[in-house]
Amino acid sequence: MAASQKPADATAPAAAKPVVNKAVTVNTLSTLRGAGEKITMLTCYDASFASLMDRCGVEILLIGDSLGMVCAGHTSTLPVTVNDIAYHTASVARGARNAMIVADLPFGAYGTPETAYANAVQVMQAGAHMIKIEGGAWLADTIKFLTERAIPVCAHLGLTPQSVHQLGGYKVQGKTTESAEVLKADCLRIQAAGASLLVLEAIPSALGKEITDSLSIPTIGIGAGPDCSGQVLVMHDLLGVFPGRKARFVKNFMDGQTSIEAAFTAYVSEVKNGAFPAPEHCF
Ligand SMILES: Nc1nc(=O)c2c([nH]1)NC[C@@H]1CN(c3ccc(C(=O)N[C@@H](CCC(=O)O)C(=O)O)cc3)CN21
Ligand SMILES: CC(C)C(=O)C(=O)O
Ligand SMILES: [Mg+2]
Repeated sequence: MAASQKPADATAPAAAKPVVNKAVTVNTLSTLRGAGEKITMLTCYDASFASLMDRCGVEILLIGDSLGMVCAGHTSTLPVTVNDIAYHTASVARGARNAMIVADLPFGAYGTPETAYANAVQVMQAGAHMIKIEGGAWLADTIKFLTERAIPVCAHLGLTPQSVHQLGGYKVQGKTTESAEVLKADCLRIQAAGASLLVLEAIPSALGKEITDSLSIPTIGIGAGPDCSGQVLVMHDLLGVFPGRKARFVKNFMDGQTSIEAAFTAYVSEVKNGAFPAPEHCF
């Protein structure tokens, strides 16, 4: 039994047949990408939802800094601290069985390789298997520093919400030839630096495909088109409980379902069979 696996929960609903039946690792993700099977990722912030998502076959649980908005009610992700992420990561880790656990390093937590390392160690010790950081070429040294020290890295490019005040809002990125070229170069750079995974947010679908085709590591899209290696959504958006304005890439999977478990299962099957994202969710 792999180190991250736990004994079965005797109180778990019997109906939920696990899709993933062993611990998801970086190797699993490469295998899925290689086989052309779409990777499923959802944000998750507590043990109960972690257990349910895991039983529904979600391969990656992301402790997103979006928790500052959906859990804490802030208007951006900037107030989130490393302690907040570590607390929620520990909760998710206690609930998950097979899923890979990825945690965001929040705003201000990775300005230098050394601070990134200290903060990444804290969230890895809380139970993460990989950390995620927002940025491209400027992070190359940090990604190399972390991966040399046994910390797998997911990069996040396109719309990077921690840069909201620099971007001037939550806007689609890579729409001009020039910005698309910079983004493509950033993606190659973070892969060369050692990133294992890449989240692409709010970019044109054609660019999402071009980037995915140019890389060997899996890409996970959120508003980045259907041709990424996988998809991610914020769980509150999937369940239709986030009160804010809905981004174009959001789909309420509770529509037509009578349980949260059924909504997670519908998300997994629609990502796997390519029904989600549909053109109306894409840029
Ligand atoms: N509930 C929730 N869902 C998220 O996806 C999310 C968060 N919170 N918090 C952190 C960031 C913020 N995100 C956002 C927020 C809004 C848009 C949005 O409304 N985008 C416009 C694009 C407009 C344009 O440039 O054309 C859209 O219409 O989708 C996108 C990403 C993604 N993340
Ligand atoms: C939207 C996802 C990718 C994220 O970074 C978050 O939830 O914080
Ligand atoms: Mg985030």
